[in-house]
Amino acid sequence: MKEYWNSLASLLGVLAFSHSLLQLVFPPELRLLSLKFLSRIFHLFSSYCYFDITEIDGVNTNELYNAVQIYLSSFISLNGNRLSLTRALNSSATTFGQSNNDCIVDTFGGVTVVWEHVVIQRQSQTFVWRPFPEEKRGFTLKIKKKDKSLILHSYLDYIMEKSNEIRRKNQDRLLYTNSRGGSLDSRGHPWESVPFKHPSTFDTLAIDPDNKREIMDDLKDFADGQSFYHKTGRAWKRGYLLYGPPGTGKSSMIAAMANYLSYDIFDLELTEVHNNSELRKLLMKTSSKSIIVIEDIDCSVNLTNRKEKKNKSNDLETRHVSGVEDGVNSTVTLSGLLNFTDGLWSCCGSERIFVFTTNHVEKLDPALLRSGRVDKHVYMSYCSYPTLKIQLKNYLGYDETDLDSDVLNQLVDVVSKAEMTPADISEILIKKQSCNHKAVTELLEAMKLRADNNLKCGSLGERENSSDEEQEKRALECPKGLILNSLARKKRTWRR
Ligand SMILES: Nc1ncnc2c1ncn2[C@@H]1O[C@H](COP(=O)(O)OP(=O)(O)OP(=O)(O)O)[C@@H](O)[C@H]1O
Ligand SMILES: [Mg+2]
Repeated sequence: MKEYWNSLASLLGVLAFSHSLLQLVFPPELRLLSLKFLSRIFHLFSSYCYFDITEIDGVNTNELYNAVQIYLSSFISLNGNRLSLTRALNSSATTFGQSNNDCIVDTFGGVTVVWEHVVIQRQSQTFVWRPFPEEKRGFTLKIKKKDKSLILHSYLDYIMEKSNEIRRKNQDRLLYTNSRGGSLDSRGHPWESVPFKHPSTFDTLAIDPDNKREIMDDLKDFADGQSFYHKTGRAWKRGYLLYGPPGTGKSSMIAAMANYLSYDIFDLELTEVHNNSELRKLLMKTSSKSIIVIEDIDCSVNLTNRKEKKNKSNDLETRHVSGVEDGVNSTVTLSGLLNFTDGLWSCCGSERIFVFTTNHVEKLDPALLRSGRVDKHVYMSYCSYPTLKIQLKNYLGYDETDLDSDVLNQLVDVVSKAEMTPADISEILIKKQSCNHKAVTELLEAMKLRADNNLKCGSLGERENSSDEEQEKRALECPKGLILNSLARKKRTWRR
């Protein structure tokens, strides 16, 4: 023990002597250089090497930094002594983070590595076109030089994969929107996100059970299809078109799809996108395992202009997608949108589902609907008896056997004539949760009334497609609500 203390004292003496020598011999400006030189020599002979993974790589966010953070947070809660805890707005998950300049040890394939979280204050910024965060954050990975090839080839890939898995399992999924209109946040993201908490699932969705099964199988095949898509040389993506009248569950279906596959949703508001290159940038910033949604696509596409122009020229570039009047700022083109969904750019990233919704499928350009862009067309229809059964079960807990046989027969008879949407039906059932019997009676009455009106005034489809004069004539003969409803539907087909 005595020997040990003696050697330590001599070592400290040597260090103190070297330090004074350094101060004496080298002027201050050379001191820094000589220290750098010594550290180089030290690293040359050291058996360790170091890798810095900074949060922002130039101007872009470094995906590897985010992945390391998620990966470390999965076991840090057990190993770490000092942790930083965060919880995003409306989130139900707590994230554990490494404290500033703290180290954590991990092992991979029998190799030990050390991670250090380095946080330094950024110097005050002179004018920059995009402000950076105030802190400069990064991880430093320390490994033995001999383990370099294993770590660089397998460990980092493993971290990327693991972090995606952890995020899907533990964290809330996210709903992204581009509502900022093209401006970037301080970390270079054009998308804003909130935790996605929509409760719709395929169990709660009232659609034809055979259709539902088919869609669920299709989604499962897609999610499990990596090797198939690779083998056949296809981009790993799938397009869905959900069309049908308002209130038939198109948006609810998207939420159910995301919940079923545990994917994030990118809700693309086309009217906020200024040009094709902005559209491309948005696409590049979407992540894998996500659903990219363009709702009410017929409302984002200026169809009148498009058709007129199409007659004059077949040039896709002249077909404008923006709702802005011809020639003024209308720089997102149909061509841009087509490339977005099935061009070379659509393949950056993988495992993504594009979903378009519309109330008016007949107004969409066939180029947008061809296979490869839209692989599956799903018609969301008015309530039928099988879908009514699902709603009665969900809202009232009723099976067929719980209904009086006479009421059941009347419901079966009237449901398709009534042309009511699942949204209409849920509005009636939601009010009467306390008395199920009353709810069924009221529903039956409403359906009969609607069926009678349809008989007198024509079905909703007929009313919507009739001319304005015909609609006015009907307005004199038919109940006010029905006509207003029909006109409102007509108006919302062109929002801007
Ligand atoms: N098929 C359905 N199954 C279960 N609930 C439904 C269904 N359709 C509609 N609903 C109910 O009606 C509400 C409106 O539905 P949703 O927003 O999904 O309709 P939509 O087809 O997207 O309408 P729009 O065309 O106006 O966007 C939902 O909150 C949901 O409660
Ligand atoms: Mg909708």
